[in-house]
Amino acid sequence: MKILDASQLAELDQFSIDRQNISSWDLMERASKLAYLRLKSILPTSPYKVYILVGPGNNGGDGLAIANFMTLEGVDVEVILVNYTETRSEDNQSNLDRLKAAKVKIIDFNKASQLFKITSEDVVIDAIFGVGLNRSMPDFVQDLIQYINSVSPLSISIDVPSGMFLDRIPSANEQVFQSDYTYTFQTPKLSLFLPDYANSVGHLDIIDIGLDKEFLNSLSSDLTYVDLESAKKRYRFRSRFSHKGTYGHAVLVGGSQLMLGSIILAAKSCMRSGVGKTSVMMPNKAHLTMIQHQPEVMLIDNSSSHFISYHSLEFEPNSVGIGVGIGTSTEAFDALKSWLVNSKSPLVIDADALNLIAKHESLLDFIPKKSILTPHPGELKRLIGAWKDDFDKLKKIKSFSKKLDVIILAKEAYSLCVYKDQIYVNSTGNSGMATAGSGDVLTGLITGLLAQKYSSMDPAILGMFLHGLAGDLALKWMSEESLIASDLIDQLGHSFLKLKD
Ligand SMILES: NC(=O)C1=CN([C@@H]2O[C@H](COP(=O)(O)OP(=O)(O)OC[C@H]3O[C@@H](n4cnc5c(N)ncnc54)[C@H](O)[C@@H]3O)[C@@H](O)[C@H]2O)[C@@H](O)CC1
Ligand SMILES: [K+]
Repeated sequence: MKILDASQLAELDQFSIDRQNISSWDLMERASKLAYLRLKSILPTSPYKVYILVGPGNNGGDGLAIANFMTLEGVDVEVILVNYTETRSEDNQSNLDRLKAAKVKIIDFNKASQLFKITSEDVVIDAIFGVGLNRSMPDFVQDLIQYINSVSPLSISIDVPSGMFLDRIPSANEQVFQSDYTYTFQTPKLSLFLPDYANSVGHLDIIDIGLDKEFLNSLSSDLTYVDLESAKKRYRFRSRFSHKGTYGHAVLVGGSQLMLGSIILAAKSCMRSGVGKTSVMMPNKAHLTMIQHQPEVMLIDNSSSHFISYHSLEFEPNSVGIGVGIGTSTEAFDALKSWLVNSKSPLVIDADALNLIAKHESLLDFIPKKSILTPHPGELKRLIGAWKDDFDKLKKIKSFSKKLDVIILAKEAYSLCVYKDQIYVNSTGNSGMATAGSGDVLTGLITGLLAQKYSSMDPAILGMFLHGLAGDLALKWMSEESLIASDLIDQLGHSFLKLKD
């Protein structure tokens, strides 16, 4: 699904209104009705009061329309008009007139207003600003948002949390509404996925309000949200007449004296990726353990019993995944350098291989073009340097990707797969995946997909999607707390099945 900017969103709204021969009021009514239906499912069962904070634009119009639906169902609603400008949009005004006629309680809130009494038992719907926010909010709106955040009622933002910008991170003294739920319309917005906005979004729902799909797809954007539909498009069905040679031979290089589990996890995951064959090069002393865990794996002799080593292979692997558990010793550095210099296979580079590259910049020159690098935030910082905020981070990732001609998969709550200017944001995954070994599973999976000749960014994009989905599927049987990396491997088969539904 494409991620659009504010002007494209407005264009899409207008095109849909024209194509469907409806009014902007009809579209607002449709969007608000759908948001209201979601809202109903999360409202408290005990009696509650709803405050709806309404700006004068179309986001406020949505809030007023929701107030109407709630009033019709007998909910105790109070509308707070947050008057940051005198000019009210046409649909906002019509909605306001309708509510006034229905005698709904409406109060005006402006610069001179006192903060009112909201309790943590109340429900607050935030429709102050939507995607139209384009400059710093007036102080009295900032104060209002700060006050509500401090009270912490059940909070729902319509389209985006007020105070969120689509193209920048707020400065330290700018407020952003902190929601428990955000109902965003039609297409997700990039800021909703950025860690700098983590406290503001809560549970995210993307509501399809029936805007024109054909036009949406025709808009050009470097940003894509990788949902099930976009993952399915990348998935390749297997042929009945295939054999193991069809699906490639992956080699995993990893492990060191005290870090052998990581390479075992990566190998197990690689085996579940659909790859034809998996060979592992790891310290020799752990060979038996490896085979006991995964007898399908083949072993490559390694000259050191404590560290990884390099020697040329009798075959050309279709992919090599290097780095998990290798440590940052001199032996690991020498071996990594040789692998980078000599390997003719596409590479997946992870973990300590990235740390070694960050520490010894001379290695940068040897990274083969189109390699897939999978750093977690710490490794990323060591590679590209510290960033000011998430937009700055994206800029830095892009320029690193351009400079080295590599694909960066930045592991985050919403992982980002970046190649040059293109950014793919992952939709799957959960906090249970913040657990040791989760990244090793991802490396194994991507190396396996890469060996199957999935082209360009697809192994990284599909890998991150399937990996996150495995984590989500595991939560059907267990809690985030108890999820461990091995559970992800167990769920990979179910993840793949979802691509064939
Ligand atoms: N066009 C449509 O028919 C639809 C629009 N929808 C809603 O419309 C929203 C966008 O509406 P708007 O474009 O009216 O924008 P907003 O309602 O987000 O903002 C209102 C206006 O405030 C002004 N403004 C921006 N920053 C300001 C600041 N710091 N101080 C004072 N004024 C400021 C801008 O002129 C902006 O247009 C979406 O987020 C969504 O909620 C939905 O109802 C779906 C359908
Ligand atoms: K809002």
